[in-house]
Amino acid sequence: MSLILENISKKINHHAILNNVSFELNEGEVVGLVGRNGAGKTTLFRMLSGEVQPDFGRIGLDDRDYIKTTASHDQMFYVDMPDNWLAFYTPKRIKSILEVAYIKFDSDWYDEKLKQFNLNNNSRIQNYSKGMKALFTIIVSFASRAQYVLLDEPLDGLDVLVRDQVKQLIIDRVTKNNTTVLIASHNLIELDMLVDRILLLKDGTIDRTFAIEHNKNIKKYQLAFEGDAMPDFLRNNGTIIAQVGHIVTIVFDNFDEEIGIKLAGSDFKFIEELPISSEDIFRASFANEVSAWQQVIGGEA
Ligand SMILES: Nc1ncnc2c1ncn2[C@@H]1O[C@H](COP(=O)(O)OP(=O)(O)OP(=O)(O)O)[C@@H](O)[C@H]1O
Repeated sequence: MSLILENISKKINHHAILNNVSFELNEGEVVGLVGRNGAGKTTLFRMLSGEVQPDFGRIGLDDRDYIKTTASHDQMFYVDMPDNWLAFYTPKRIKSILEVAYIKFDSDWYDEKLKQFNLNNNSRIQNYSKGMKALFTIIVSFASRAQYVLLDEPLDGLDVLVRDQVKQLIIDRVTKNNTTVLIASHNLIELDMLVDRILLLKDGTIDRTFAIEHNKNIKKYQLAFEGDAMPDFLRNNGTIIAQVGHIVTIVFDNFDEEIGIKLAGSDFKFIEELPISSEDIFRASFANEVSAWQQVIGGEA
């Protein structure tokens, strides 16, 4: 089964938030959704969960229209914590409600995980700490046994040890149940360890889809330049990640032979290729903003 978004557009208060968003999620995939603050990630999740209607476009589960086919709505699980109604109930009560709403709700697994993570079954979720709420959200999401689980910043607020357990739990559920997981996060380093690919939301649309190993034309270097001034071609072709004196760390978004030849020239004392991460690709995707910000900082110095 595939979840297909076609040309989804949404305006809020006359502002275009999403504009022709299209992508597809396949069974058993873990996909990251990244974008700057206010890019529209949560709005997209609310739309997928049926809380918000798109102005245009189609959301399909294979060839069925997901928005119109309410019988399919237990195929998707999204909790918009802490605003969600679940916050007013105890885990015990939530179980009794969701057992009706989600026909495959796995009560045994839910009880087992609540116990494993020491979450109080008789306390309202609103009285949980931030980390406990995050943990509960993940447990209830996978207990639903929905095919599609949407997680908004799932690791936010969790301590390192719990984060490791949660990552393991996500991988375990995907492996055992073939669940499809869409994760919105600003933590690209942790996303890299979890996802098969990442969707970048920029200017209201999916600007690029990337998987680290498939980005052969994006390269990161550390290099030291000769002379007093940094060669112009670096700034013109790449995103400067860091500079200390003559030593520069740079990401080239569209690395080609011409750049390779220039780097091999006499302008540089040494050059070393570094492994690329999603954070580098994210920065390179917002090269103009990064450059403007660096000029402001440079001007203030
Ligand atoms: N109910 C609302 N009323 C008015 N504007 C809204 C509403 N919901 C969202 N927006 C606007 O839509 C845009 C996208 O917001 P959204 O919360 O989807 O972004 P996001 O990518 O999840 O951001 P963040 O990474 O900061 O959580 C923002 O400009 C926000 O102000």
